[in-house]
Amino acid sequence: MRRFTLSTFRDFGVGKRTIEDKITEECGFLNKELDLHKNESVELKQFLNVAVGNIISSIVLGHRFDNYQHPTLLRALHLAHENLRLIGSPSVIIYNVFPILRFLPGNHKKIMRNIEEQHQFLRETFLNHLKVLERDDQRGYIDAFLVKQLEEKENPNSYFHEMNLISILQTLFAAGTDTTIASIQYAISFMVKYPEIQKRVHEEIDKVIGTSQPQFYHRKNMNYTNAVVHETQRVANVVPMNVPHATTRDINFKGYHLPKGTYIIPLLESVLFDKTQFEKAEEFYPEHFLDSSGKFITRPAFLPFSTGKRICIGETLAKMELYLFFTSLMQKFSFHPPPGESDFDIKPAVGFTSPPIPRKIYIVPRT
Ligand code: HEM
Repeated sequence: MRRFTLSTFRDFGVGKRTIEDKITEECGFLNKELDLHKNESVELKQFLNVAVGNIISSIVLGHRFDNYQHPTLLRALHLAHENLRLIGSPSVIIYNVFPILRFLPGNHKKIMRNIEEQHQFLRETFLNHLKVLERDDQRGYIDAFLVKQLEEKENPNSYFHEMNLISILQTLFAAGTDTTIASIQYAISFMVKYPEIQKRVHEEIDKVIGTSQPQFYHRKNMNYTNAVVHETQRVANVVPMNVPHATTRDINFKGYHLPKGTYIIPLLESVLFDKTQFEKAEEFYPEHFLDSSGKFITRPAFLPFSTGKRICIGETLAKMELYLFFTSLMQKFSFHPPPGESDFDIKPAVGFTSPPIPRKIYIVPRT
C-alpha cells in the first residue's frame, strides 16, 4: 500500500509542476479569503484547514471544494483532527499503558466511535465515485485504487479492498492536513512574535519575487525565507512522539539489550533540539540554516519527517505546501498581535500532533 500510494501520488503530480499549480491556485483563494478579514484579528486555522484540505482533496478526489464553508470538507477535516487531539490526551496514554482499562468510559471510547463515524462518512461521500468511475479518465487516488481493485477482483488475497481504501483516506486526511496546517500556523506565529525576522522575510520576498506569484523555483534564491521555514519545522516539532516503531530483531543499543518486538518511541526532539547540532537549540534562530555568507545550508539533524524505511511519505508535498503557502501569505500581508496585546505567547497544544494553541492574529494587507 505504501508503494502504491507513493507511485499514485507521483502519477497525480506530487513532486511535479501539476501539484505546484494546484497549490499556487489555492494560495490565491486563501489570500482572497483572508483579504475579506484585512485589518481584523482572526484565527488563521479555520482558513488554513480548508486550503490544505483542498490540496489533499485534489489528490484523492481530483477536485477542490470551491466554498471555504463546504460542509463535506469541514466534516472530513474535523473528524480527522479530533482523533489526533484525543490520541495524545492523558486518559488515552494511560489506557495504552494499561489496556485493561478499556471497559471504563473515556476518550479511547470516543476515538473508536469517531473512527466508525469517519468510515461511514468517507464511504457515503467519497466512495460515491464508484458510480461514475471511468477507467481511462482517472481523476485522483480513489479512482486509481478502484481501477486496481477491479483488475484484482479475482484475487481473494488482494489488498485493494474497500476497508483498506477507507483506512488510507482516513490516514491521508489526518496525516496530510493536521501536520502541514500546524506548521504554517507556527510559521506565521513566529513572524508575529519576532517582527524583525518578519521584516527580513518581507524584504527578501520583495527583492526576489516582487509582485509575481511565488513559485517553488524561487526558493533557491530565497535563502533567508527558506531558513525561516526550516527553523519553524525544527522548533515546532509538530509530531513530538513520532509514530511508534518496534525492533525487528534483537539489538544492542548503547549497552541496552532490546529484544525483537520491543516497542520504541523515537522522539524527534532528540535530534531537532540536539545542542551539539544547533548552537541555539532552544531559540528560534533561522541562522541555524545559513552559512557565514547567508547561503542556505541543510543540517543532518533536521529530521521533522523522521528517517528510515517509514519516513513520512508526504515530505515532498508538505515542503512545497509549507514554502508556497507561507511565502504567498507573507507577500500579501503582514501579521501582528491583536491591537492592545503586547505579549504574544506561542504554546503547543497537547495531542498526537502538536499545533500551536489557536490565537487571534491581526492581518494587515501590504499595499
Ligand atoms: C509538515 C508536515 C508533515 C510532517 C512534519 C510529517 C511528519 C511525519 C512523521 C514524523 C511521520 C512518522 C515517520 C516514522 O514512522 O518514522 C510521518 C508519517 C507519515 N506521514 Fe507525514 N508529515 C507531514 C506531512 C504529511 C503529508 C502532507 C502527508 C500525505 C499527504 C503525510 C503522510 C504520512 C503518512 C501516510 C505517514 C505514514 C508512513 C508509513 O508509516 O509508511 N504526511 N509523517
